[in-house]
Amino acid sequence: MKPVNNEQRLVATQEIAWARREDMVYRGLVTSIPWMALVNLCFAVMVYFRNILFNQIDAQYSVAPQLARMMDIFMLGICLLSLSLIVAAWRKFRWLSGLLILLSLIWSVSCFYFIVHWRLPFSWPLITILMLTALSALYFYPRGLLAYLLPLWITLPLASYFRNQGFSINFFAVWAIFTLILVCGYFVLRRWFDEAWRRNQQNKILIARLDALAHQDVLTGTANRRALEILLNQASGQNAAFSLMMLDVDYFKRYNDRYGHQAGDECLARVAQALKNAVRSPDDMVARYGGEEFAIVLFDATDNACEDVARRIQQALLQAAIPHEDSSVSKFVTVSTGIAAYRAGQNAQNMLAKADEALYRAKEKGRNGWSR
Ligand SMILES: Nc1nc2c(ncn2[C@@H]2O[C@H](COP(=O)(O)OP(=O)(O)OP(=O)(O)O)[C@@H](O)[C@H]2O)c(=O)[nH]1
Repeated sequence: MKPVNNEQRLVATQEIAWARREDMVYRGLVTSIPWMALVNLCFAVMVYFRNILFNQIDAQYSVAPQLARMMDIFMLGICLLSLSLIVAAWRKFRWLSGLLILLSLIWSVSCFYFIVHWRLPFSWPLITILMLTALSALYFYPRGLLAYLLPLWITLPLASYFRNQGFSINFFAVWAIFTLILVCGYFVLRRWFDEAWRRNQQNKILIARLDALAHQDVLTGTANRRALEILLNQASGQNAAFSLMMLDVDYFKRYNDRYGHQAGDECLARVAQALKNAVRSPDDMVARYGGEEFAIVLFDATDNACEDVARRIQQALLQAAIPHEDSSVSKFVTVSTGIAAYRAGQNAQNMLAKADEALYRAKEKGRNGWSR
């Protein structure tokens, strides 16, 4: 079993910082697509109600009824596509680029008719506003941006060509300037996004460091009591198979009294190292429970396996040979260990109490040993 507290912390980290760049792009799209859809929708509604808003414009420009009907259908299509855009952004932008290109194609054909057949002067600003809107809503999503911009961008010279019955050098100069504005805008805006992403990465590292510090015991480098309790709560909540060992350094008060508090600290760090060496799986947790008390959580370990670990710890400490002249059980520093296996229905507090009772029995038996 994976250490569940780590997973929990990872989720918390992801809420603060995006794990992948796509997650940040997705967040950006969910925020900006509704606005882009609104702009498209508003313009489509304005074109649909053009005769009311612009004083019977179809009659003024002698628009053929079939063309007017086609335009109405196009505008309804744009309204539908605009609403679909919002849904697509929510659904993790599946088929978003497809919708964008479709939307842009309908606008392109419509604007082509506006310019070439109706000769409406405000078609040019309409196209440029649509393109600039797309730029500010999609600059961090190049595929979608290109899907929307390309048809409109090609429509501009095409419409000019058919409108003027030939190439106009003046128009191409304006078109080139507008293209330059778009390209520069894209790179400038994109820089902001990249910068935000870099900051996000730095935040993630910082959060991970702070998180490690908040769950680590400074003196011994093991997990601290808080991390232990989180893990025990999670593991018992999931009915995982695990055992808890509580370890207490024998006669540690005497150690401090004889060698001094500073040496006592060093002793605790060395004991912690011996404990870490004795557990094998990376999923097991060694924690400092408080003072000279440690705890070890072993996953999927039988009672015999726990006793093996206790034995390995005893041997590791014997090898470490930390002198303890005032101990009544050995010349070296030793520990007493209480072992408790998880039974269904128990919680973290029951487990700690059970392991503590077993530790008490180990001490009663004469220390430097273990009990279940
Ligand atoms: N150096 C040092 N000592 C600590 C630390 N935390 C607790 N202690 C000391 O550990 C000692 C624990 O004493 P007791 O609870 O009587 O336990 P003990 O002397 O080990 O006796 P038994 O557990 O019965 O073997 C106290 O003297 C505490 O001051 C620490 O971080 N550093």
